[in-house]
Amino acid sequence: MEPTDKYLLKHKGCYFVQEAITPEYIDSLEDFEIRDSDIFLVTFPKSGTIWTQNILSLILHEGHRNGTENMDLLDRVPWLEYNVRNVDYVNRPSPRLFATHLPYYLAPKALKIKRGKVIYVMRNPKDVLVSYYHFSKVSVKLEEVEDFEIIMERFLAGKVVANSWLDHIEGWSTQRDNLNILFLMYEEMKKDLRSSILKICNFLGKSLNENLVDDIIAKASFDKMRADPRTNAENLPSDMLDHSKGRFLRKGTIGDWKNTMTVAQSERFDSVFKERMEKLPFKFCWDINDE
Ligand SMILES: Nc1ncnc2c1ncn2[C@@H]1O[C@H](COP(=O)(O)OS(=O)(=O)O)[C@@H](OP(=O)(O)O)[C@H]1O
Repeated sequence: MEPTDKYLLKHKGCYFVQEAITPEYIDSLEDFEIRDSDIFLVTFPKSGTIWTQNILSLILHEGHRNGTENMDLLDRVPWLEYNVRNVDYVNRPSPRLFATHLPYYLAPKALKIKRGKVIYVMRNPKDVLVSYYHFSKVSVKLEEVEDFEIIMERFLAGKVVANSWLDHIEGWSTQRDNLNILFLMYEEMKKDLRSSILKICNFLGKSLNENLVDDIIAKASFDKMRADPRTNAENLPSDMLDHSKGRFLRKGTIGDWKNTMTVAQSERFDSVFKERMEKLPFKFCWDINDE
């Protein structure tokens, strides 16, 4: 079953959320003006974007840490390609933070000559797929497909938002020498958030004392973020998320794919992904108990 264009817009070979974007806007992003101080959080959907958006905003803005700037995460770190709240990016103070699911080949040209910084967060693709499957029920903008097998086949064929997970990660990782880029893994963040926060601070040239790092760890925990409407996307209108069907922060763990995928589905997944995944310069973690 092919994805319908009611939900997905295909432009320049890439799938986008239909209602949140136009082809003209996508085209304009190639020449998006970048400041050296800009920070782009790049992810494939469901890889830990909102978590890292929160961490970045907490690292960089005291007002977000101490609560004096009371803003939704979506406004603190807006989406580059889905400017749903019409934020004025040009007059935004530096350092500007953006989140994006763009594949490398559609990213602003200036990023590719090392203007701005990129933080790429990846997650094992079976958990990504299962998270996407559940999220498509909550998101009004995505087609709800009850049959997991259908979503899995689309995912394997790259017929989901941001296309193929493999192409996405290969695109960004093979171009690493042309970019100021830091790669992070969801699973490493899960197992040792302090180290990941310190890696980000080091990459951004930001030094925080131990108490502040502790504070960020506490504020970025799954339970804290889930309970806060500003970080759990609960302030998004009902024409974007159907809050009665579930929460944005769903389980937040490693290996939940095993609760949805059958052994046969997992084998089918491996038969398509394994060979190319072995060539990636990253080792993925599939279970919370893996080393
Ligand atoms: N603090 C924290 N700790 C652990 N896990 C977290 C956290 N915040 C978000 N999440 C989990 O990230 C998944 C959502 O991914 P994204 O934010 O990339 O989604 S999106 O692309 O922006 O729609 C989604 O994963 P699943 O729970 O597996 O569905 C979220 O629960």
